[in-house]
Amino acid sequence: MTTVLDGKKTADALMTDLKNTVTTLKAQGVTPALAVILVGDDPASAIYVRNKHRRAESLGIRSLQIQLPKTTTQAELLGRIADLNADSAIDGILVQLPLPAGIDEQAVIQSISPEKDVDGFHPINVGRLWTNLPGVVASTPYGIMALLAYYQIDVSGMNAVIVGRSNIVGRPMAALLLNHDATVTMTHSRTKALAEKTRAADLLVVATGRPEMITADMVKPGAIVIDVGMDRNAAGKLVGDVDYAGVAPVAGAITPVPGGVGPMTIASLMIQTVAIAKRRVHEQQ
Ligand SMILES: NC(=O)C1=CN([C@@H]2O[C@H](COP(=O)(O)OP(=O)(O)OC[C@H]3O[C@@H](n4cnc5c(N)ncnc54)[C@H](OP(=O)(O)O)[C@@H]3O)[C@@H](O)[C@H]2O)C=CC1
Ligand SMILES: Nc1nc(=O)c2c([nH]1)NC[C@@H]1CN(c3ccc(C(=O)N[C@@H](CCC(=O)O)C(=O)O)cc3)C=[N+]21
Repeated sequence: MTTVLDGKKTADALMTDLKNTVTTLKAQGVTPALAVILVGDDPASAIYVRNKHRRAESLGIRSLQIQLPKTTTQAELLGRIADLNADSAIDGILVQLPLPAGIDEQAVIQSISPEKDVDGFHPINVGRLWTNLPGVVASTPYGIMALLAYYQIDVSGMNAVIVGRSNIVGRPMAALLLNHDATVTMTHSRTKALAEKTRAADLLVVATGRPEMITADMVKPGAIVIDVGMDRNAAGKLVGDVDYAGVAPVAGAITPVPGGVGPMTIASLMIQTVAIAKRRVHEQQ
């Protein structure tokens, strides 16, 4: 029987605990606060930002949505970030990616105070992650580890294969799995004989943005399959990077899209925002 790794249910369970933590923090005079900056009007980004806002509100986290026009200059954006860096009531700052053309993504990421970089994209946090030091970790890979932990899946010693090497998913996923003692293989668009690599995976994590590219013949029977993709197929339907109908019968466990990795990403963002806010309690005393 294939286990469906239910990200929505898991995220809801984790959020019940987190809500209690937020209540305790508030009683100690600290209201966790997350600022999300969205530049432009990309419809998919707007949906994700709205989901984050809803989740924050339901937990009692203060959520600031800063919507800027697509004509915003890099200097203006850096100015807004500088204000949030200086505001001691703000714990987490997230700038939704992708940014409009003409804005240097790395310049923006590096302008966020590493302590408030709730995405874990700042090179300081990336360096901490690869050195296996404590720090903020990118929410999608963090959420995937939390989902595996919830289902009591121990990755130690597993052959983990990651398809995709982006800074927001593939690379931090590799670091986390390595930190948890998996044997990690990274693959990407230049990888030769991809199917041979994926078929060797005990744990397969796919983040390519290519609708349903992972087919049943690319998966080892019994493998754990994590589908990060949020794609539209030719019919306009939301699908993952994995052909779910074909792969699910072969896999030992699999995440659905929607309801898999997406809700865990948002939950992770909330968990790490609260973790940052916790530090303020000690600073106050
Ligand atoms: N659910 C969630 O929480 C999140 C979902 N996503 C979704 O995950 C997907 C990936 O996002 P992201 O990592 O930002 O994407 P990017 O476009 O930044 O990176 C895609 C990666 O996939 C690789 N790739 C592309 N095509 C192939 C192929 N045919 N075979 C092997 N590798 C390939 C690319 O290789 P190369 O480097 O060689 O170009 C690249 O490394 C998207 O669908 C996105 O919407 C993203 C973030 C969070
Ligand atoms: N700075 C930054 N940080 C990010 O973490 C970030 C980003 N930029 N840019 C885009 C990607 C994508 N991402 C998602 C978050 C939630 C869902 C999500 O909630 N998905 C739901 C429902 C989605 C739907 O129904 O459309 C699900 O899978 O069930 C998906 C994708 C975060 N990202």
